[in-house]
Amino acid sequence: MSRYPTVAQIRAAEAATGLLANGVLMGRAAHGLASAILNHLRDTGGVYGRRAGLVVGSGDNGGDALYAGALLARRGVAVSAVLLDPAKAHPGGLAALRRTGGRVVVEFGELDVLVDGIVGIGGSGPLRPAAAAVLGAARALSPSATVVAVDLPSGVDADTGVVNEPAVRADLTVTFGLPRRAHVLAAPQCGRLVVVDIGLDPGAGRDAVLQSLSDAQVGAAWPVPGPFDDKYRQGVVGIVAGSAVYPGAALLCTGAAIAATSGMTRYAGPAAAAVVDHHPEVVAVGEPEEAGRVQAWIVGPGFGTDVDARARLRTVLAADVPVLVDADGITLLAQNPDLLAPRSAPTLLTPHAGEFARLTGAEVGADRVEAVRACAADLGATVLLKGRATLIAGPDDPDTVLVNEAGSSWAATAGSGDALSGIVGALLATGLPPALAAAMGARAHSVAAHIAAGRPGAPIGASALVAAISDAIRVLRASGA
Ligand SMILES: NC(=O)C1=CN([C@@H]2O[C@H](COP(=O)(O)OP(=O)(O)OC[C@H]3O[C@@H](n4cnc5c(N)ncnc54)[C@H](OP(=O)(O)O)[C@@H]3O)[C@@H](O)[C@H]2O)[C@@H](O)CC1
Ligand SMILES: Nc1ncnc2c1ncn2[C@@H]1O[C@H](COP(=O)(O)OP(=O)(O)O)[C@@H](O)[C@H]1O
Ligand SMILES: [K+]
Repeated sequence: MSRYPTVAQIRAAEAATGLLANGVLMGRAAHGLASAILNHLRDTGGVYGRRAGLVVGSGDNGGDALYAGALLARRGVAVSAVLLDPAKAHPGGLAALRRTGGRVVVEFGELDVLVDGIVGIGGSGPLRPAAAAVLGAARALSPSATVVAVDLPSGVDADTGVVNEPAVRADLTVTFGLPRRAHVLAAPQCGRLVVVDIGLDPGAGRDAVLQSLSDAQVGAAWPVPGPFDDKYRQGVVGIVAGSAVYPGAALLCTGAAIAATSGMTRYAGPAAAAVVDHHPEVVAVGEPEEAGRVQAWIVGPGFGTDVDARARLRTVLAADVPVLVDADGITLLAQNPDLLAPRSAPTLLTPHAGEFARLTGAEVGADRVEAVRACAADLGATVLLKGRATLIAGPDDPDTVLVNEAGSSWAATAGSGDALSGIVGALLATGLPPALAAAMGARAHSVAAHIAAGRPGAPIGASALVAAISDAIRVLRASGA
Protein backbone atom coordinates (compact mmCIF):
# COMPACT_ATOMS: atom_id res chain seq x y z
CA MET A 1 0.00 0.00 0.00
CA SER A 2 1.38 3.42 -0.95
CA ARG A 3 -0.04 6.57 0.58
CA TYR A 4 -0.06 10.03 -0.92
CA PRO A 5 -0.51 12.81 1.65
CA THR A 6 -1.55 16.38 0.99
CA VAL A 7 0.88 19.29 1.28
CA ALA A 8 -0.67 20.18 4.64
CA GLN A 9 -0.06 16.65 5.90
CA ILE A 10 3.51 16.68 4.57
CA ARG A 11 4.24 20.01 6.24
CA ALA A 12 2.85 18.63 9.52
CA ALA A 13 5.01 15.49 9.25
CA GLU A 14 8.10 17.58 8.57
CA ALA A 15 7.35 19.92 11.48
CA ALA A 16 6.85 16.97 13.81
CA THR A 17 10.49 15.96 13.39
CA GLY A 18 11.64 19.19 15.06
CA LEU A 19 14.44 19.29 12.49
CA LEU A 20 13.07 21.94 10.15
CA ALA A 21 14.55 25.12 11.60
CA ASN A 22 18.08 23.78 11.99
CA GLY A 23 18.28 22.75 8.35
CA VAL A 24 18.81 19.06 9.06
CA LEU A 25 15.91 17.99 6.83
CA MET A 26 17.13 20.15 3.98
CA GLY A 27 20.58 18.65 4.39
CA ARG A 28 19.17 15.15 4.11
CA ALA A 29 17.03 16.15 1.15
CA ALA A 30 19.99 17.68 -0.67
CA HIS A 31 22.13 14.63 0.04
CA GLY A 32 19.49 12.30 -1.41
CA LEU A 33 19.00 14.55 -4.42
CA ALA A 34 22.74 14.66 -5.10
CA SER A 35 22.99 10.87 -4.76
CA ALA A 36 20.22 10.33 -7.27
CA ILE A 37 21.91 12.67 -9.75
CA LEU A 38 25.31 11.05 -9.19
CA ASN A 39 23.79 7.61 -9.78
CA HIS A 40 22.30 8.84 -13.02
CA LEU A 41 25.63 10.34 -14.13
CA ARG A 42 27.48 7.12 -13.26
CA ASP A 43 24.95 5.12 -15.29
CA THR A 44 25.40 7.41 -18.28
CA GLY A 45 29.15 7.79 -18.64
CA GLY A 46 30.63 8.98 -15.35
CA VAL A 47 30.64 11.88 -12.92
CA TYR A 48 33.81 13.90 -13.33
CA GLY A 49 33.55 16.82 -15.71
CA ARG A 50 29.86 16.34 -16.43
CA ARG A 51 27.75 19.49 -16.52
CA ALA A 52 24.78 20.19 -14.26
CA GLY A 53 22.66 23.36 -14.41
CA LEU A 54 20.44 24.41 -11.50
CA VAL A 55 17.38 26.59 -12.03
CA VAL A 56 16.91 28.08 -8.57
CA GLY A 57 13.69 29.60 -7.28
CA SER A 58 13.07 31.76 -4.26
CA GLY A 59 12.06 29.14 -1.69
CA ASP A 60 13.43 26.02 -0.03
CA ASN A 61 13.07 24.02 -3.24
CA GLY A 62 15.84 26.23 -4.62
CA GLY A 63 17.74 25.65 -1.37
CA ASP A 64 17.66 21.89 -1.95
CA ALA A 65 19.01 22.39 -5.46
CA LEU A 66 21.84 24.68 -4.29
CA TYR A 67 23.02 22.36 -1.49
CA ALA A 68 22.83 19.37 -3.84
CA GLY A 69 24.75 21.39 -6.43
CA ALA A 70 27.50 21.96 -3.85
CA LEU A 71 27.74 18.20 -3.24
CA LEU A 72 27.92 17.54 -6.98
CA ALA A 73 30.63 20.18 -7.45
CA ARG A 74 32.65 18.50 -4.73
CA ARG A 75 32.57 15.29 -6.79
CA GLY A 76 33.93 17.06 -9.84
CA VAL A 77 30.70 17.95 -11.63
CA ALA A 78 30.77 21.35 -13.37
CA VAL A 79 27.82 23.05 -11.68
CA SER A 80 26.24 26.32 -12.79
CA ALA A 81 23.16 27.98 -11.33
CA VAL A 82 20.67 30.51 -12.66
CA LEU A 83 19.02 32.38 -9.78
CA LEU A 84 15.50 33.44 -10.72
CA ASP A 85 15.35 35.93 -7.87
CA PRO A 86 18.94 36.50 -6.64
CA ALA A 87 17.84 38.48 -3.61
CA LYS A 88 15.74 35.57 -2.34
CA ALA A 89 18.00 32.64 -3.22
CA HIS A 90 18.61 30.44 -0.18
CA PRO A 91 21.64 32.13 1.45
CA GLY A 92 23.13 28.99 3.03
CA GLY A 93 22.71 26.98 -0.14
CA LEU A 94 24.21 29.71 -2.27
CA ALA A 95 27.23 30.06 0.02
CA ALA A 96 27.75 26.27 -0.06
CA LEU A 97 27.63 26.22 -3.83
CA ARG A 98 30.12 29.06 -4.12
CA ARG A 99 32.47 27.44 -1.60
CA THR A 100 32.69 24.29 -3.70
CA GLY A 101 33.36 26.10 -6.96
CA GLY A 102 29.83 26.17 -8.40
CA ARG A 103 29.17 29.22 -10.56
CA VAL A 104 26.22 31.59 -10.70
CA VAL A 105 25.44 32.42 -14.33
CA VAL A 106 22.77 34.37 -16.23
CA GLU A 107 22.37 31.66 -18.85
CA PHE A 108 23.51 28.06 -19.15
CA GLY A 109 26.03 26.59 -21.52
CA GLU A 110 25.56 23.01 -22.69
CA LEU A 111 24.33 20.66 -19.96
CA ASP A 112 24.09 16.96 -19.20
CA VAL A 113 21.60 17.48 -16.36
CA LEU A 114 19.09 20.27 -15.85
CA VAL A 115 17.86 20.53 -12.24
CA ASP A 116 14.45 22.08 -11.64
CA GLY A 117 14.68 23.76 -8.23
CA ILE A 118 12.11 26.40 -9.15
CA VAL A 119 9.23 25.46 -6.83
CA GLY A 120 8.16 22.44 -4.86
CA ILE A 121 5.24 22.05 -2.49
CA GLY A 122 5.12 25.82 -1.93
CA GLY A 123 4.42 26.62 -5.58
CA SER A 124 1.16 27.45 -7.30
CA GLY A 125 0.13 28.00 -10.89
CA PRO A 126 2.25 27.64 -14.03
CA LEU A 127 5.92 28.55 -14.42
CA ARG A 128 6.36 32.30 -14.36
CA PRO A 129 7.70 33.78 -17.62
CA ALA A 130 11.29 34.24 -16.36
CA ALA A 131 11.51 30.58 -15.26
CA ALA A 132 9.90 29.38 -18.48
CA ALA A 133 12.42 31.41 -20.52
CA VAL A 134 15.44 29.97 -18.69
CA LEU A 135 14.13 26.42 -19.10
CA GLY A 136 13.24 26.98 -22.74
CA ALA A 137 16.72 28.28 -23.56
CA ALA A 138 18.39 25.41 -21.69
CA ARG A 139 16.24 22.80 -23.45
CA ALA A 140 16.98 24.38 -26.83
CA LEU A 141 20.75 24.33 -26.25
CA SER A 142 20.82 20.88 -24.59
CA PRO A 143 17.83 18.92 -25.89
CA SER A 144 19.15 15.62 -24.57
CA ALA A 145 19.91 16.88 -21.04
CA THR A 146 18.20 14.84 -18.34
CA VAL A 147 15.64 16.94 -16.49
CA VAL A 148 15.65 16.28 -12.74
CA ALA A 149 12.81 17.79 -10.74
CA VAL A 150 13.43 18.61 -7.11
CA ASP A 151 10.40 17.32 -5.19
CA LEU A 152 7.94 18.04 -8.03
CA PRO A 153 8.14 19.21 -11.62
CA SER A 154 7.47 22.92 -11.22
CA GLY A 155 4.06 23.93 -12.53
CA VAL A 156 2.46 20.67 -11.37
CA ASP A 157 0.03 21.17 -8.48
CA ALA A 158 1.21 19.02 -5.57
CA ASP A 159 -2.29 18.12 -4.34
CA THR A 160 -4.34 17.82 -7.52
CA GLY A 161 -1.68 16.81 -10.03
CA VAL A 162 -2.99 19.43 -12.43
CA VAL A 163 -0.28 20.31 -14.95
CA ASN A 164 -0.41 24.10 -15.26
CA GLU A 165 1.31 24.77 -18.59
CA PRO A 166 3.98 25.86 -19.04
CA ALA A 167 5.27 23.27 -16.59
CA VAL A 168 8.40 21.19 -16.25
CA ARG A 169 8.32 17.67 -17.63
CA ALA A 170 10.89 15.64 -15.74
CA ASP A 171 12.80 12.47 -16.57
CA LEU A 172 13.53 11.93 -12.88
CA THR A 173 11.82 13.38 -9.82
CA VAL A 174 13.48 13.19 -6.42
CA THR A 175 11.14 13.73 -3.50
CA PHE A 176 11.54 13.66 0.24
CA GLY A 177 10.04 11.46 2.94
CA LEU A 178 6.69 10.64 1.32
CA PRO A 179 5.37 10.73 -2.24
CA ARG A 180 3.02 13.62 -2.98
CA ARG A 181 -0.41 13.20 -4.59
CA ALA A 182 0.94 14.69 -7.81
CA HIS A 183 3.45 11.87 -8.14
CA VAL A 184 0.63 9.42 -8.79
CA LEU A 185 -1.97 11.78 -10.28
CA ALA A 186 0.51 13.25 -12.79
CA ALA A 187 3.02 10.40 -12.98
CA PRO A 188 3.91 10.84 -16.68
CA GLN A 189 5.00 14.43 -15.93
CA CYS A 190 7.33 13.23 -13.13
CA GLY A 191 9.25 10.48 -14.93
CA ARG A 192 11.01 8.01 -12.64
CA LEU A 193 10.35 8.74 -8.97
CA VAL A 194 12.93 8.45 -6.19
CA VAL A 195 11.74 8.93 -2.61
CA VAL A 196 14.59 9.93 -0.31
CA ASP A 197 14.42 8.96 3.37
CA ILE A 198 14.73 12.16 5.43
CA GLY A 199 13.84 10.56 8.75
CA LEU A 200 10.14 11.33 9.03
CA ASP A 201 8.24 9.45 11.72
CA PRO A 202 7.46 5.91 10.45
CA GLY A 203 3.75 6.62 10.99
CA ALA A 204 3.85 9.76 8.85
CA GLY A 205 1.40 9.62 5.99
CA ARG A 206 -0.96 7.17 7.70
CA ASP A 207 -3.70 9.77 7.52
CA ALA A 208 -3.37 10.15 3.74
CA VAL A 209 -6.71 9.71 1.96
CA LEU A 210 -5.21 8.83 -1.42
CA GLN A 211 -3.78 5.29 -1.45
CA SER A 212 -2.76 2.67 -3.96
CA LEU A 213 -2.54 -1.10 -3.70
CA SER A 214 0.76 -2.76 -4.53
CA ASP A 215 0.86 -5.43 -7.22
CA ALA A 216 1.67 -7.95 -4.49
CA GLN A 217 -1.47 -6.97 -2.56
CA VAL A 218 -3.62 -7.32 -5.66
CA GLY A 219 -2.04 -10.65 -6.52
CA ALA A 220 -2.48 -12.02 -3.00
CA ALA A 221 -6.14 -11.00 -2.88
CA TRP A 222 -6.99 -12.37 -6.34
CA PRO A 223 -9.67 -15.07 -5.97
CA VAL A 224 -8.61 -18.49 -7.25
CA PRO A 225 -10.50 -21.79 -6.96
CA GLY A 226 -9.95 -23.87 -3.85
CA PRO A 227 -10.23 -27.64 -3.43
CA PHE A 228 -13.89 -27.51 -2.40
CA ASP A 229 -15.00 -24.86 -4.87
CA ASP A 230 -17.29 -25.42 -7.81
CA LYS A 231 -18.50 -23.06 -10.52
CA TYR A 232 -21.22 -21.61 -8.30
CA ARG A 233 -19.27 -21.13 -5.09
CA GLN A 234 -16.81 -18.74 -6.74
CA GLY A 235 -19.50 -16.28 -7.73
CA VAL A 236 -21.70 -16.12 -10.78
CA VAL A 237 -21.62 -12.85 -12.67
CA GLY A 238 -24.47 -11.77 -14.97
CA ILE A 239 -23.78 -9.42 -17.86
CA VAL A 240 -26.29 -7.17 -19.61
CA ALA A 241 -24.31 -5.48 -22.37
CA GLY A 242 -24.16 -4.95 -26.12
CA SER A 243 -26.96 -5.16 -28.61
CA ALA A 244 -27.84 -7.31 -31.60
CA VAL A 245 -26.42 -4.67 -33.96
CA TYR A 246 -23.42 -3.93 -31.76
CA PRO A 247 -22.40 -7.16 -30.04
CA GLY A 248 -18.79 -6.00 -29.50
CA ALA A 249 -19.26 -4.61 -26.01
CA ALA A 250 -20.99 -7.83 -24.95
CA LEU A 251 -18.13 -9.97 -26.30
CA LEU A 252 -15.38 -7.90 -24.70
CA CYS A 253 -17.12 -7.58 -21.35
CA THR A 254 -17.99 -11.27 -21.24
CA GLY A 255 -14.54 -12.35 -22.39
CA ALA A 256 -12.93 -10.24 -19.67
CA ALA A 257 -15.22 -11.64 -16.97
CA ILE A 258 -14.44 -15.21 -18.04
CA ALA A 259 -10.71 -14.54 -17.82
CA ALA A 260 -10.85 -12.70 -14.49
CA THR A 261 -12.24 -15.45 -12.26
CA SER A 262 -13.18 -19.10 -12.45
CA GLY A 263 -16.79 -18.47 -11.43
CA MET A 264 -19.61 -18.85 -13.90
CA THR A 265 -20.53 -16.13 -16.40
CA ARG A 266 -24.10 -15.55 -17.53
CA TYR A 267 -25.17 -13.20 -20.28
CA ALA A 268 -28.62 -11.68 -20.72
CA GLY A 269 -29.39 -9.50 -23.71
CA PRO A 270 -29.84 -9.22 -27.45
CA ALA A 271 -26.33 -10.40 -28.33
CA ALA A 272 -26.82 -13.83 -26.73
CA ALA A 273 -26.15 -15.79 -29.93
CA ALA A 274 -22.94 -13.95 -30.72
CA VAL A 275 -21.74 -14.29 -27.13
CA VAL A 276 -22.18 -18.08 -27.09
CA ASP A 277 -20.59 -18.28 -30.51
CA HIS A 278 -17.43 -16.58 -29.22
CA HIS A 279 -17.50 -17.80 -25.62
CA PRO A 280 -19.11 -21.27 -25.45
CA GLU A 281 -18.67 -21.41 -21.65
CA VAL A 282 -21.28 -18.65 -21.19
CA VAL A 283 -24.91 -19.44 -20.34
CA ALA A 284 -26.78 -16.86 -22.41
CA VAL A 285 -30.42 -15.80 -22.47
CA GLY A 286 -32.36 -12.90 -23.99
CA GLU A 287 -33.45 -10.98 -20.89
CA PRO A 288 -32.16 -10.59 -17.32
CA GLU A 289 -35.46 -11.95 -15.93
CA GLU A 290 -34.70 -15.27 -17.68
CA ALA A 291 -31.21 -15.60 -16.25
CA GLY A 292 -30.64 -17.86 -13.26
CA ARG A 293 -29.20 -16.58 -10.01
CA VAL A 294 -26.15 -14.35 -10.03
CA GLN A 295 -24.04 -12.89 -7.25
CA ALA A 296 -23.42 -9.64 -9.16
CA TRP A 297 -24.63 -7.91 -12.31
CA ILE A 298 -22.77 -5.82 -14.84
CA VAL A 299 -25.10 -3.57 -16.79
CA GLY A 300 -24.62 -0.97 -19.48
CA PRO A 301 -21.63 -1.42 -21.82
CA GLY A 302 -22.87 -0.77 -25.35
CA PHE A 303 -26.49 -1.66 -24.60
CA GLY A 304 -27.94 1.62 -25.87
CA THR A 305 -30.29 4.07 -24.23
CA ASP A 306 -33.63 3.00 -25.71
CA VAL A 307 -36.71 1.77 -23.81
CA ASP A 308 -35.49 -1.84 -23.82
CA ALA A 309 -32.18 -0.83 -22.28
CA ARG A 310 -34.01 1.27 -19.71
CA ALA A 311 -36.21 -1.69 -18.76
CA ARG A 312 -33.18 -3.98 -18.42
CA LEU A 313 -31.42 -1.46 -16.22
CA ARG A 314 -34.52 -1.25 -13.98
CA THR A 315 -34.70 -5.04 -13.70
CA VAL A 316 -31.06 -5.40 -12.79
CA LEU A 317 -31.05 -2.55 -10.26
CA ALA A 318 -34.09 -4.09 -8.59
CA ALA A 319 -32.05 -7.23 -7.81
CA ASP A 320 -30.66 -7.46 -4.30
CA VAL A 321 -27.09 -8.19 -5.40
CA PRO A 322 -24.12 -5.90 -6.16
CA VAL A 323 -24.50 -4.15 -9.52
CA LEU A 324 -21.80 -2.52 -11.64
CA VAL A 325 -23.26 0.17 -13.91
CA ASP A 326 -21.10 1.34 -16.84
CA ALA A 327 -21.32 3.35 -20.05
CA ASP A 328 -24.90 3.62 -21.45
CA GLY A 329 -26.13 2.38 -18.08
CA ILE A 330 -24.61 5.47 -16.48
CA THR A 331 -26.17 7.74 -19.09
CA LEU A 332 -29.58 6.23 -18.31
CA LEU A 333 -28.96 6.45 -14.58
CA ALA A 334 -28.13 10.14 -14.94
CA GLN A 335 -31.64 10.60 -16.38
CA ASN A 336 -33.26 8.46 -13.66
CA PRO A 337 -31.21 8.89 -10.46
CA ASP A 338 -34.21 7.67 -8.42
CA LEU A 339 -33.37 4.13 -9.59
CA LEU A 340 -30.61 3.98 -6.98
CA ALA A 341 -32.74 5.07 -4.03
CA PRO A 342 -34.37 1.72 -3.13
CA ARG A 343 -31.15 -0.29 -3.44
CA SER A 344 -29.61 -1.86 -0.38
CA ALA A 345 -26.96 -4.02 -2.08
CA PRO A 346 -23.81 -2.17 -3.25
CA THR A 347 -23.78 -0.25 -6.52
CA LEU A 348 -20.55 0.44 -8.37
CA LEU A 349 -20.44 3.08 -11.11
CA THR A 350 -17.52 3.22 -13.56
CA PRO A 351 -17.75 6.50 -15.49
CA HIS A 352 -15.18 8.12 -17.73
CA ALA A 353 -14.94 11.91 -17.39
CA GLY A 354 -17.84 12.57 -19.80
CA GLU A 355 -20.14 10.09 -18.07
CA PHE A 356 -19.09 11.52 -14.71
CA ALA A 357 -20.21 14.99 -15.84
CA ARG A 358 -23.55 13.54 -16.99
CA LEU A 359 -23.98 11.77 -13.67
CA THR A 360 -23.17 14.72 -11.42
CA GLY A 361 -24.21 17.62 -13.64
CA ALA A 362 -20.73 19.15 -13.41
CA GLU A 363 -17.32 18.59 -14.97
CA VAL A 364 -14.84 16.60 -12.89
CA GLY A 365 -12.76 19.75 -12.36
CA ALA A 366 -9.20 20.16 -11.13
CA ASP A 367 -9.52 18.18 -7.92
CA ARG A 368 -10.38 14.71 -9.19
CA VAL A 369 -9.86 13.11 -5.78
CA GLU A 370 -12.41 15.37 -4.12
CA ALA A 371 -14.78 15.05 -7.08
CA VAL A 372 -14.92 11.26 -6.91
CA ARG A 373 -15.22 11.27 -3.14
CA ALA A 374 -18.13 13.74 -3.23
CA CYS A 375 -19.87 11.82 -6.02
CA ALA A 376 -19.70 8.55 -4.07
CA ALA A 377 -21.08 10.21 -0.96
CA ASP A 378 -23.88 11.98 -2.85
CA LEU A 379 -25.04 8.89 -4.75
CA GLY A 380 -24.45 6.35 -1.99
CA ALA A 381 -22.48 4.26 -4.49
CA THR A 382 -18.88 3.27 -5.09
CA VAL A 383 -17.50 5.33 -7.96
CA LEU A 384 -14.56 4.45 -10.22
CA LEU A 385 -13.46 7.43 -12.32
CA LYS A 386 -11.47 6.24 -15.33
CA GLY A 387 -8.29 7.71 -16.71
CA ARG A 388 -4.54 7.25 -16.74
CA ALA A 389 -4.88 7.59 -12.97
CA THR A 390 -8.12 5.80 -12.11
CA LEU A 391 -9.72 6.88 -8.82
CA ILE A 392 -12.09 4.87 -6.65
CA ALA A 393 -14.17 6.08 -3.70
CA GLY A 394 -16.81 4.29 -1.66
CA PRO A 395 -19.88 5.87 -0.08
CA ASP A 396 -19.09 4.97 3.53
CA ASP A 397 -15.40 5.71 3.89
CA PRO A 398 -14.61 9.36 3.16
CA ASP A 399 -11.05 8.82 4.39
CA THR A 400 -10.02 6.50 1.57
CA VAL A 401 -9.70 7.10 -2.16
CA LEU A 402 -7.86 4.38 -4.06
CA VAL A 403 -5.79 5.24 -7.11
CA ASN A 404 -4.45 3.07 -9.92
CA GLU A 405 -1.73 4.71 -12.02
CA ALA A 406 -1.86 2.68 -15.22
CA GLY A 407 1.87 2.91 -15.90
CA SER A 408 1.22 3.22 -19.63
CA SER A 409 -1.55 4.57 -21.82
CA TRP A 410 -2.00 1.59 -24.13
CA ALA A 411 -5.46 1.01 -22.60
CA ALA A 412 -6.76 4.23 -24.15
CA THR A 413 -8.53 2.36 -26.94
CA ALA A 414 -12.15 1.71 -27.89
CA GLY A 415 -13.77 -1.10 -25.95
CA SER A 416 -11.17 -1.12 -23.23
CA GLY A 417 -13.75 0.14 -20.72
CA ASP A 418 -15.98 -2.85 -21.56
CA ALA A 419 -13.08 -5.11 -20.59
CA LEU A 420 -12.64 -3.24 -17.30
CA SER A 421 -16.32 -3.77 -16.46
CA GLY A 422 -15.99 -7.48 -17.11
CA ILE A 423 -13.00 -7.88 -14.82
CA VAL A 424 -14.40 -5.76 -11.99
CA GLY A 425 -17.88 -7.31 -12.22
CA ALA A 426 -16.46 -10.83 -12.01
CA LEU A 427 -14.50 -9.81 -8.90
CA LEU A 428 -17.62 -8.25 -7.42
CA ALA A 429 -19.44 -11.56 -7.86
CA THR A 430 -16.81 -13.33 -5.74
CA GLY A 431 -17.92 -11.22 -2.78
CA LEU A 432 -15.02 -8.75 -2.67
CA PRO A 433 -15.97 -5.30 -1.35
CA PRO A 434 -16.76 -2.99 -4.28
CA ALA A 435 -13.87 -0.54 -3.83
CA LEU A 436 -11.37 -3.38 -3.53
CA ALA A 437 -12.84 -5.21 -6.54
CA ALA A 438 -12.64 -1.96 -8.52
CA ALA A 439 -9.04 -1.24 -7.57
CA MET A 440 -7.90 -4.82 -8.23
CA GLY A 441 -9.72 -4.87 -11.55
CA ALA A 442 -8.23 -1.55 -12.61
CA ARG A 443 -4.74 -2.82 -11.75
CA ALA A 444 -5.18 -6.07 -13.71
CA HIS A 445 -6.61 -4.09 -16.64
CA SER A 446 -3.53 -1.82 -16.73
CA VAL A 447 -1.13 -4.73 -16.49
CA ALA A 448 -2.99 -6.56 -19.26
CA ALA A 449 -2.74 -3.50 -21.52
CA HIS A 450 0.98 -3.25 -20.81
CA ILE A 451 1.56 -6.94 -21.54
CA ALA A 452 -0.53 -6.84 -24.71
CA ALA A 453 1.39 -3.81 -26.01
CA GLY A 454 4.73 -5.54 -25.40
CA ARG A 455 8.14 -3.86 -25.51
CA PRO A 456 8.84 -1.24 -26.70
CA GLY A 457 5.10 -1.25 -27.23
CA ALA A 458 2.69 -1.16 -30.13
CA PRO A 459 -0.93 -0.05 -30.27
CA ILE A 460 -3.46 -2.65 -29.20
CA GLY A 461 -7.18 -3.17 -29.53
CA ALA A 462 -9.39 -4.13 -26.62
CA SER A 463 -9.49 -7.77 -27.82
CA ALA A 464 -5.73 -8.01 -27.30
CA LEU A 465 -6.15 -6.53 -23.83
CA VAL A 466 -8.76 -9.16 -22.97
CA ALA A 467 -6.49 -11.90 -24.30
CA ALA A 468 -3.74 -10.71 -21.92
CA ILE A 469 -5.84 -10.72 -18.73
CA SER A 470 -4.74 -14.24 -17.70
CA ASP A 471 -1.09 -13.26 -18.09
CA ALA A 472 -1.72 -10.10 -16.11
CA ILE A 473 -3.19 -12.09 -13.23
CA ARG A 474 -0.17 -14.42 -13.36
CA VAL A 475 2.18 -11.42 -13.15
CA LEU A 476 0.24 -9.96 -10.22
CA ARG A 477 0.12 -13.26 -8.34
CA ALA A 478 3.84 -13.82 -8.94
CA SER A 479 4.77 -10.34 -7.73
CA GLY A 480 4.03 -11.16 -4.10
CA ALA A 481 5.25 -14.73 -4.17
N1 LIG B 1 9.87 21.91 4.80
C1 LIG B 1 10.83 20.99 4.92
O1 LIG B 1 11.14 20.43 5.94
C2 LIG B 1 11.58 20.61 3.79
C3 LIG B 1 11.37 21.22 2.55
N2 LIG B 1 12.06 20.86 1.51
C4 LIG B 1 11.96 21.56 0.26
O2 LIG B 1 11.29 22.79 0.40
C5 LIG B 1 10.26 22.89 -0.56
C6 LIG B 1 9.21 23.79 -0.09
O3 LIG B 1 9.83 25.03 0.10
P1 LIG B 1 9.00 26.39 0.25
O4 LIG B 1 7.93 26.20 1.25
O5 LIG B 1 9.97 27.45 0.54
O6 LIG B 1 8.31 26.55 -1.14
P2 LIG B 1 8.90 26.40 -2.64
O7 LIG B 1 8.21 25.22 -3.21
O8 LIG B 1 10.35 26.44 -2.67
O9 LIG B 1 8.36 27.70 -3.41
C7 LIG B 1 7.89 28.78 -2.69
C8 LIG B 1 8.18 30.08 -3.36
O10 LIG B 1 8.27 30.02 -4.78
C9 LIG B 1 7.62 31.16 -5.35
N3 LIG B 1 6.64 30.68 -6.31
C10 LIG B 1 5.40 30.19 -6.08
N4 LIG B 1 4.81 29.79 -7.19
C11 LIG B 1 5.69 30.03 -8.19
C12 LIG B 1 5.65 29.81 -9.58
N5 LIG B 1 4.55 29.29 -10.18
N6 LIG B 1 6.73 30.13 -10.30
C13 LIG B 1 7.82 30.67 -9.71
N7 LIG B 1 7.91 30.89 -8.37
C14 LIG B 1 6.85 30.59 -7.63
C15 LIG B 1 7.03 31.95 -4.22
O11 LIG B 1 7.87 32.98 -3.86
P3 LIG B 1 7.75 34.46 -4.45
O12 LIG B 1 8.64 34.47 -5.63
O13 LIG B 1 6.31 34.67 -4.79
O14 LIG B 1 8.26 35.34 -3.38
C16 LIG B 1 7.02 30.96 -3.09
O15 LIG B 1 7.18 31.56 -1.83
C17 LIG B 1 9.85 21.48 -0.79
O16 LIG B 1 9.18 21.31 -2.01
C18 LIG B 1 11.19 20.77 -0.76
O17 LIG B 1 11.84 20.91 -2.01
C19 LIG B 1 13.11 19.87 1.64
O18 LIG B 1 14.27 20.61 1.89
C20 LIG B 1 12.84 18.88 2.72
C21 LIG B 1 12.58 19.53 4.00
N1 LIG C 1 -4.58 7.78 -21.20
C1 LIG C 1 -4.87 6.62 -20.60
N2 LIG C 1 -3.92 5.86 -20.02
C2 LIG C 1 -4.21 4.69 -19.44
N3 LIG C 1 -5.45 4.18 -19.37
C3 LIG C 1 -6.44 4.88 -19.92
C4 LIG C 1 -6.22 6.12 -20.56
N4 LIG C 1 -7.41 6.59 -21.02
C5 LIG C 1 -8.32 5.66 -20.70
N5 LIG C 1 -7.76 4.63 -20.03
C6 LIG C 1 -8.44 3.45 -19.51
O1 LIG C 1 -9.06 2.77 -20.61
C7 LIG C 1 -10.42 2.44 -20.29
C8 LIG C 1 -11.32 3.25 -21.22
O2 LIG C 1 -12.65 3.11 -20.85
P1 LIG C 1 -13.83 3.83 -21.65
O3 LIG C 1 -13.54 5.30 -21.77
O4 LIG C 1 -15.11 3.44 -20.99
O5 LIG C 1 -13.70 3.20 -23.11
P2 LIG C 1 -14.77 2.43 -23.99
O6 LIG C 1 -16.09 3.10 -23.75
O7 LIG C 1 -14.29 2.60 -25.40
O8 LIG C 1 -14.76 1.02 -23.58
C9 LIG C 1 -10.56 2.73 -18.80
O9 LIG C 1 -10.19 1.60 -18.07
C10 LIG C 1 -9.55 3.84 -18.58
O10 LIG C 1 -9.11 3.93 -17.24
K1 LIG D 1 10.82 21.60 -8.57
